[in-house]
Amino acid sequence: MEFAYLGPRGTFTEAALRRLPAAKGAAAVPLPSIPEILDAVRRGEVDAGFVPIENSQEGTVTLTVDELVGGDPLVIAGEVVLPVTFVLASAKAPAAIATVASHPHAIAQVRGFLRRELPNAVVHQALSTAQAAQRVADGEFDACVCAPFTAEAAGLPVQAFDIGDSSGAETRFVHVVRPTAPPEPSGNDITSLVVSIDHDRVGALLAVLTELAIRGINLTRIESRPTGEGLGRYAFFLDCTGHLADPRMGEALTGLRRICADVRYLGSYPRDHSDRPVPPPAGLGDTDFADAAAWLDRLRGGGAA
Ligand SMILES: O=C(O)C(=O)C[C@]1(C(=O)O)C=C[C@@H](O)C=C1
Repeated sequence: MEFAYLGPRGTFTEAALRRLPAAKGAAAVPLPSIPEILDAVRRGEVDAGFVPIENSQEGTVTLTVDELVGGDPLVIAGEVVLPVTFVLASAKAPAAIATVASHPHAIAQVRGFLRRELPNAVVHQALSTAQAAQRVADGEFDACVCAPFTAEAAGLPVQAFDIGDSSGAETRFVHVVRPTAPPEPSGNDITSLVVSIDHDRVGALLAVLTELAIRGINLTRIESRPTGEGLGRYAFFLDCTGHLADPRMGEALTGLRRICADVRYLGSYPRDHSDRPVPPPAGLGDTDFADAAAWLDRLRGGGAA
């Protein structure tokens, strides 16, 4: 079993991969970019890919979402949520730092620190925090923003710890495979979807949300991404609580299939979250649906209401 992940060694993605139960005992293959990882999965060169998809401060990792929305179909088979903390790593003291490199999402999470402490430093983008550390060690840049363990592995001294603008930052990573049946329901699952709607229809998005809401399905995330077909043309990436095998999810999916221009199923997988799912409102739980269906059967069979 081979997992491709965002490398080189020492990235947050590698640290998160070590927490993924499905990757236990698997070989981890570092690749330089998210599109290369997902293409390696599509071509069957590796069994699975592992990539960042969202973080609590900067939001969506658009490269990942756009690949899932638009590229050849892939599905998500699992997720890991990793707390992230950042350091400023450099052999130079802060006053002597003229250039800083990091992954754009890491830079975004320490913007306040850089503005305050290194207002004159030129910020450069790298493909990952570990690649930035490597380039600092090679002398290309003065400093990088990375994880404490990345600085240590690259042999770079830490000039400032915990430089993130918000404490409690987290990044979510997903385990991506070629289309296949989902893992068994765990009782706390997410189903990810991409829906395309008729943009000229008033209330089209409301109709999508209604299909979920009337079945007691909670949305944990909604993100709109341009389709590339012109201004105002967007597809919606949805994370919904529940599993493909759940009757209520099945009904919602068939409802969406009826009313949307296109629905892409992106997988059902266990949620990496200690919170229990939000319970459905009164009248919208599994037993409510089963009771109502049994009542209808009784009526149809000539029984009393
Ligand atoms: O550069 C890395 O180490 C990554 O794993 C990428 C990434 C991201 O894409 O958000 C992962 C976690 C942090 O939020 C910063 C960067």
